Amino acid sequence: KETSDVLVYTVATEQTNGFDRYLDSASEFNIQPKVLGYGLEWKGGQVKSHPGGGWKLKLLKKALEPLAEESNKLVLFTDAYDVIFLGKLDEIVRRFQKTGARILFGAEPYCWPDATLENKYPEVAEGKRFLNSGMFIGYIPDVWKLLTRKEFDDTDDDQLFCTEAYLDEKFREEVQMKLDHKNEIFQNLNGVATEIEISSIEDKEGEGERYFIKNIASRTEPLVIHGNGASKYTLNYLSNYVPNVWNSIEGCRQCKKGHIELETVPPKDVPVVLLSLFIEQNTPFVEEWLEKIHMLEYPKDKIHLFIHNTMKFHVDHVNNFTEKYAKNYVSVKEIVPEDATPEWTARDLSLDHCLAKKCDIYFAVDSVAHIDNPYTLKLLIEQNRTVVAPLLTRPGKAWSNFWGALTKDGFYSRSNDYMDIVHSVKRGLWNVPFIASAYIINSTLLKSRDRTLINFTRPRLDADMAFCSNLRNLDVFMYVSNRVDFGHLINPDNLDITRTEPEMYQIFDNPQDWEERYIHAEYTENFNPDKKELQNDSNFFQPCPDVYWFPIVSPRFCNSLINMMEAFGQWSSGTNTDERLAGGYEAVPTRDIHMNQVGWEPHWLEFLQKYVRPLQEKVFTGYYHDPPKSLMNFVVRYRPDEQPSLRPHHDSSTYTINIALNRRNIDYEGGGCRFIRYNCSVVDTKQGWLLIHPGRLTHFHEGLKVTSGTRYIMISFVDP
Ligand SMILES: O=C(O)CCC(=O)C(=O)O
Ligand SMILES: [Fe+2]
Repeated sequence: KETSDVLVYTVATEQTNGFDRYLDSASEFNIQPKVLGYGLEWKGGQVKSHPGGGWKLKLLKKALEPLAEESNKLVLFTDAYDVIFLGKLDEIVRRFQKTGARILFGAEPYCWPDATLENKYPEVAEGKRFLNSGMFIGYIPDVWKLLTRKEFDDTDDDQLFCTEAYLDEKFREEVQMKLDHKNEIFQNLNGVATEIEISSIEDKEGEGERYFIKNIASRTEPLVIHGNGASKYTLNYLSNYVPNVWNSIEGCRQCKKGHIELETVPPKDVPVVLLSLFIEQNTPFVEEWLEKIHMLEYPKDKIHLFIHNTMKFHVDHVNNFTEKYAKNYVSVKEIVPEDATPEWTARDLSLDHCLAKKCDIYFAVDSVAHIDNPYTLKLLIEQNRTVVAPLLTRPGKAWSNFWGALTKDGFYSRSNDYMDIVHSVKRGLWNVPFIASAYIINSTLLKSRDRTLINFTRPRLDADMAFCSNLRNLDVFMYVSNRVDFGHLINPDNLDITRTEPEMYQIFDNPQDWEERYIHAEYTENFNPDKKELQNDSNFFQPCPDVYWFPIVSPRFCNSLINMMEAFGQWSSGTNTDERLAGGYEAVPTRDIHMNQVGWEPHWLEFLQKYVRPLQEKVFTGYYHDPPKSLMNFVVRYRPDEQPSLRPHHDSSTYTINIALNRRNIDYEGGGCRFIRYNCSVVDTKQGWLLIHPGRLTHFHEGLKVTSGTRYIMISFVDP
């Protein structure tokens, strides 16, 4: 049988993400469906949760009327929004003819919409027993008999209509009406998700794999699948892979579909963006977050800003940002903490604001979402999907801004490929049931759908969950993209804003951000074997024998540490009595504050282990002590009128580190550290640089006199 003798029909009244997907899958197999009802108002009733859909069959009936006598022709009818093709028409027909049926319907495990009909159904030894009317194939004259068997209304239930025909034994025999119990062709997914597997086969060249769908219960590979009822999310998941949507050689094939190039768009037509920033909780590293927003590669004269800040803690951060940059944007609307606008309201307002500003693109970014890749906005727009989020993860964690699957009640669940996506083992564009933290929305969605259905407000649901649930109800696809790295998520859980310099305490919770802010820009150069600026024939700066010198912390770190100490303010007396020490006695006292007095000792020890120890191992080879131990960790303050210098002494350490926290000749004059045995002084200390030297025996040393200003140093006696 020629495939031209098979007419493929579907019903779709409007363009939706699901309809696009249906058409894409059809074109993958050169199937050209005839679309019925397009542009018309749906007349089939409330099919989501209620019976209905008779209108579909009416449309089909009308289309088949002139063909009713064509006894050699077949008709394949399927729904559109929740159906995809997985195989060629030839193969569908071949399998159909093997069944001996003249009409073949897909089967499902539920007797719907009239459960009382269950006992009227013939028993089946294997497979699904009940009729589903979402997909069927048959000879036109027989299908015509089915459609004309009885009168029906637009809002009558199409599945009930077909079921009654099937349960009429005489009619069933007459037209050889059968069900595809074992999914030779049709796979209805509702209630059978656990029977479905995505399998992969080596492709012809053996260089990669292609995906296909297998029913492991019936041991078949169905050719048309239907995400009926709640199984639409299963279909969304499967359709990330099939039909040949993703494979390991070409990667994401669907990513190239509909893609646009902003480079080729004339400047006046560049999409207008509403960039909405949300600070709904106290969040570490908001300054960097805002800075990255500003670094986005996108014409600022096409961006309107909307800022919702609920936190007093962040008022200065936002003000600094707007004072510096607001003038570059088309407009800025700010909602401040005093407005007491709840998150739900603010997010709803931002969508309205987008429409008011005639935006083409809505881009929401929450304060935990660091957009590290400055091309993110541009790339997301070019991806040209209704809703798409950049994949963001907490570095090194499985925590991300999307869910791979849903539980029955709409909560978080993991998909089989969740970890592969989070770790970007697989890269692509993934249709998922939940996204948050950062995403773009094409404003055509806001304009074409009932705005009251697209919002963030639902009783007992947080804003993101309400929003995604609304989009799911509208069958709007939400994609998360990890085609490239876009950024990362901040962990805001343990931020203590009662601290001076709260972010200094974030070395455990947000180590990557901590490092970027507080570690010296040239720190990694310390480990570069090709580093040119050598000194004293050593690979490392050695200002005095066995005293090494490294850049380690940023000026920001130094200023923050000084700030922490001065805010605390309880400098020691500089006398021999020191009740902070076990013996209560200090032979060589300094004016200092210990790290444990400001609750920062665990953080300091982490810093020693992570950043100081590798340097120690480079210069004092063979000495290995991991983690380093240190009981004495403190900041020293020298002042001409307080304690200007420190008399010669040994430290109770294997090695000592001494970090200069401020600038000689700017913040103070004089000072430095003199190693007496070598008559060698390090006076031109550099802010953020660390001196590391042995503590005892050879390195008897003194602190030189500060003649003006205040000198701050950070000291640790490592491995006492
Ligand atoms: O002033 C200096 O750089 C030396 C400080 C010192 O040796 C110490 O605090 O033990
Ligand atoms: Fe010392």
